[in-house]
Amino acid sequence: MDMTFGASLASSTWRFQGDVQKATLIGISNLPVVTGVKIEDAQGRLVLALGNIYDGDGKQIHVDDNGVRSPVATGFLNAATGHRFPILYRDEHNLIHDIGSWTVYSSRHVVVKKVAYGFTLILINSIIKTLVLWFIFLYVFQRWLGTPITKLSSFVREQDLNRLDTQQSIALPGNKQHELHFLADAINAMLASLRKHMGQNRALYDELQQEKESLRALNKSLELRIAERTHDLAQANDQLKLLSLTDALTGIPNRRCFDQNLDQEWRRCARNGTPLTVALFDVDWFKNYNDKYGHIAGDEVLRRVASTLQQTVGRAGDTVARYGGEEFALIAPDTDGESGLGLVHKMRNAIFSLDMPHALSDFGRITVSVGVASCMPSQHNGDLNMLLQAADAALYRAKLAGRNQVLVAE
Ligand SMILES: Nc1nc2c(ncn2[C@@H]2O[C@H](COP(=O)(O)OP(=O)(O)OP(=O)(O)O)[C@@H](O)[C@H]2O)c(=O)[nH]1
Repeated sequence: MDMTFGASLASSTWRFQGDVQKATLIGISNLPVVTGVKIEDAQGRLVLALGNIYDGDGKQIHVDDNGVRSPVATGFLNAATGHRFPILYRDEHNLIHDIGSWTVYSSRHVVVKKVAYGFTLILINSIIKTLVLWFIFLYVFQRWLGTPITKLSSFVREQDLNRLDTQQSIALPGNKQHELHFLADAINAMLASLRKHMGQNRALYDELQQEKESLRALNKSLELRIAERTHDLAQANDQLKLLSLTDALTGIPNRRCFDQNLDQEWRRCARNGTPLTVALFDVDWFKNYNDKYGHIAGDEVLRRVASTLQQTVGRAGDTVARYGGEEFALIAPDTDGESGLGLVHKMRNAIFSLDMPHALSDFGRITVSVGVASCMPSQHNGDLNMLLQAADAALYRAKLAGRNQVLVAE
């Protein structure tokens, strides 16, 4: 500033050219950073001023174009800071005269504005550079990475694991030196390996399906065989059960069946409050018969006696069983003594009517002696042996009384 304006100010001051001084001050104050300027003589008295300056008392004042002074409110930002230059005039004898000084002022406000302006310029500059770099980067990224990656990802997405046999592969444009080319090669290799293994898996799956079918067929035939065996077993079981409850010689229920039925009927009659009748039949002089006619003939007699007794009983619930040896028994549930006696008489008569010759019998034919016993099971507290013993005792008495007769228990 001193180099620009110093000479002009020195010359105009030396020559008392007030107009030049003022024009020079206006020129200085028009500079953007300048807020005020003043000229003082060699004794420090204010000669001329413009803008915001400090007067001789150190107070900040404003001097307008007409030289009118007014106070200025001071603050941190608009406090003026000045730089003082001496006014040195060199005359024609080359002597230097110190004829005063001039001071130029600026303020923090101007500095801040300047700095802010500078920062703004730097910021805009940086933004523009960044955007340009960003667009360049985006272009390069898109050209070299974005497009190939998109191509790779859509290729991978399009792959259908169930249709890998279409032999598709991916090829990226370029000289095949890029890492993405290696990735494409790796994807192609992976697909080839998947195709191979899928083919093997499919063959394995078909094989398994066939195995499954044959196992299913085998299972079915096994199930059929098991069902047949189960049916056969059930039949055999029924047969065994029947055999275990049937007398082998006569084909009627055996002693075990008799015991089971008697127990069952006893409890049922006890529950229902109905009477129960049992009778024991014994073939008369059967030892003699065997001795005379032989055991085979004896067996035949037993078979005929058994079937005759069974055919004579009236109800389906009645049981005729072989009690043992040449003894037979009757269980007649829901039957009182009188009815039971009538039934037993009928049975004895039926045997008598068979008229099977027995030379060693008093009656000349096969006869039976019978003991009958009846009771109300509900009144006998489960003691069915008592009923059998009573029938047996009656049978014994019938034998003693001459055989071929029916006696009722006492
Ligand atoms: N043929 C044949 N005889 C049998 C069978 N079971 C028992 N007996 C015979 O039946 C006979 C029964 O004889 P006993 O108990 O003395 O009685 P009984 O000769 O009929 O004389 P009473 O009963 O007093 O009239 C025996 O000789 C037995 O061997 C059989 O299954 N078949």
